Amino acid sequence: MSLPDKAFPVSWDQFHRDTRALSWRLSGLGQEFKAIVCITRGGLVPAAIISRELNIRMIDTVCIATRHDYVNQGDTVLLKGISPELMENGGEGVLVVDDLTDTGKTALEVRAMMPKAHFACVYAKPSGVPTIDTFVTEVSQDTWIYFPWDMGFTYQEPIAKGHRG
Ligand SMILES: O=P(O)(O)OC[C@H]1O[C@H](OP(=O)(O)OP(=O)(O)O)[C@H](O)[C@@H]1O
Ligand code: HPA
Ligand SMILES: [Mg+2]
Repeated sequence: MSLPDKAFPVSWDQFHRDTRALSWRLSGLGQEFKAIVCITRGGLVPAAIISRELNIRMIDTVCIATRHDYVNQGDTVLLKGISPELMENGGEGVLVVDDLTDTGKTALEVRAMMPKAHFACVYAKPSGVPTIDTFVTEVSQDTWIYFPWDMGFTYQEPIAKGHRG
């Protein structure tokens, strides 16, 4: 899989701030959410922060793995579904959380399970924006977001020498 040209590295501090901003936006909706369903694995981190900010203590997961092998590029496998009681009434009152929406494929798959749930992501790319309800920061489609849990602390090339970040 080839990565997009532009890089958007996110630190733990920035991710925490952006997820707090998402929590503020969600609290401004004036809606009481009865549960969070986080889309693993990326949704686990913002779900913990939003759960604390909005005092939502019922947390479930939907476990989806994207296959990145050459033949099945982009195919997804559902490893664990959502608790049946949360899916009642189309998932009304449920908050679905993920770190980002890119093509929108993952969000659409979960929407098919809970069409009335509210979908929130910290980051969004243009193709994914119509598939969710609330997000904080939009980046262009040709940008790759580097999350803090995927990164280490390493030397950076100067911009003049071809640095990408
Ligand atoms: O909008 P899409 O094109 O579907 O892409 C967005 C999804 O891709 C990433 O998850 P990924 O499947 O890479 O797995 P992970 O969360 O387990 O790291 C990200 O966490 C979103 O869930
Ligand atoms: O931009 C991205 N960053 C990290 N994981 C991803 N999965 C889809 N798009 C991205
Ligand atoms: Mg994910």
